[in-house]
Amino acid sequence: MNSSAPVTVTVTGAAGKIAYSLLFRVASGLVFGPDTPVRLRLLDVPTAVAAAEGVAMEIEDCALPLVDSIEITDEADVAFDGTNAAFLVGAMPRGKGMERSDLLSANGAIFRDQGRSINAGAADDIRVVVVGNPANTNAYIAHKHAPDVPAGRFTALMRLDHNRALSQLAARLVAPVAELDGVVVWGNHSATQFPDVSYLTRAGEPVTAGLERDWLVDTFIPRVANRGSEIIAVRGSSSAASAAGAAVDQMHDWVHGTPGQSWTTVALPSEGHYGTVPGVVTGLPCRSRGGEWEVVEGLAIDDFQRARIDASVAELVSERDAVHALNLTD
Ligand SMILES: NC(=O)C1=CN([C@@H]2O[C@H](COP(=O)(O)OP(=O)(O)OC[C@H]3O[C@@H](n4cnc5c(N)ncnc54)[C@H](O)[C@@H]3O)[C@@H](O)[C@H]2O)C=CC1
Ligand SMILES: O=C([O-])CC(=O)C(=O)O
Repeated sequence: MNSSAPVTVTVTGAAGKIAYSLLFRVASGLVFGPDTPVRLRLLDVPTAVAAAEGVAMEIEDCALPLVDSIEITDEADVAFDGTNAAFLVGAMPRGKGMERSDLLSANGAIFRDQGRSINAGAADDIRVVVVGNPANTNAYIAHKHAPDVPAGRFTALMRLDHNRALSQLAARLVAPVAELDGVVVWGNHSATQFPDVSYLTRAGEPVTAGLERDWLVDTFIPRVANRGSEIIAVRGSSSAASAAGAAVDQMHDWVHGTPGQSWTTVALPSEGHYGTVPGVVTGLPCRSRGGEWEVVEGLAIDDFQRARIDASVAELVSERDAVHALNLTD
């Protein structure tokens, strides 16, 4: 028997590839837990509503006990009314040869309008995970249009980068992923991101062998930072199931907490942490406590890290400036 009150969950881009993986995981209880029913709200554009209805029919056909209701709409105000958790996925994906920032002019207005709808109608405990690219700057736009919602309620997805880093490290060190901790991916969900192993531990002990600077600079950092492009080149379209899995991880940990002293990477509106520019939505090391993200404080930063973090934050600043030039914050 379900014991908790239902959670209202909005997924945008409901007819798209990521949502096709995400919705079934949410509906199965992987995010909010095995006792919490979900009221699903599926938002897509009018031309995709029929396809979203087909996805809803498939969710029905799974006879999942936690699905309280499914509502399909093309109106953002309806989709976000009273919502507790929003996955903002709906946006154009990039193709071969594009950078994610090339999507800003096509996708930015979506997040302006959805930020307004969240501000107008979402529940007080709203949690937002922005997936649609450029994710960090789209989260910035949505947050700017939701002045009544605390900034920390808007996050962008960098858990995929974090998971990619963990997976590459596990292979390098021949270690189970579960034994690794202390990774952070600073900056932007873009090729400038800085996957950082400076604080890496294995089974609680600092890792000293196998992470030579040459390997980090020439192989690890570019491999993780360009993994999205690599997937597009090999698969023919951008990551979908892995993106959905990372979005599940991020919302799950936000709701349920991170274990012990472990941390993960979350892109949050900066308050100037670690010398980052206030306001931009940057990847930071975070723990989840009491349903809130807390930035891990006090990590030492050396010159190499400083230069890498600053370069990626500079890109976020230029994206922020482009947002203003496109009048997307008016
Ligand atoms: N942050 C991350 O780690 C990742 C982000 N992405 C991004 O996620 C986004 C979605 O990717 P896919 O699902 O593969 O794309 P897709 O093209 O399969 O689906 C996108 C869906 O969004 C819908 N949509 C467009 N405008 C909308 C609006 N205003 N309101 C609601 N829905 C709208 C489309 O109709 C479509 O159904 C892309 O921008 C992609 O680049 C993809 C992978 C990882
Ligand atoms: O690379 C893309 O365009 C999709 C994405 O964000 C990723 O896979 O990290």
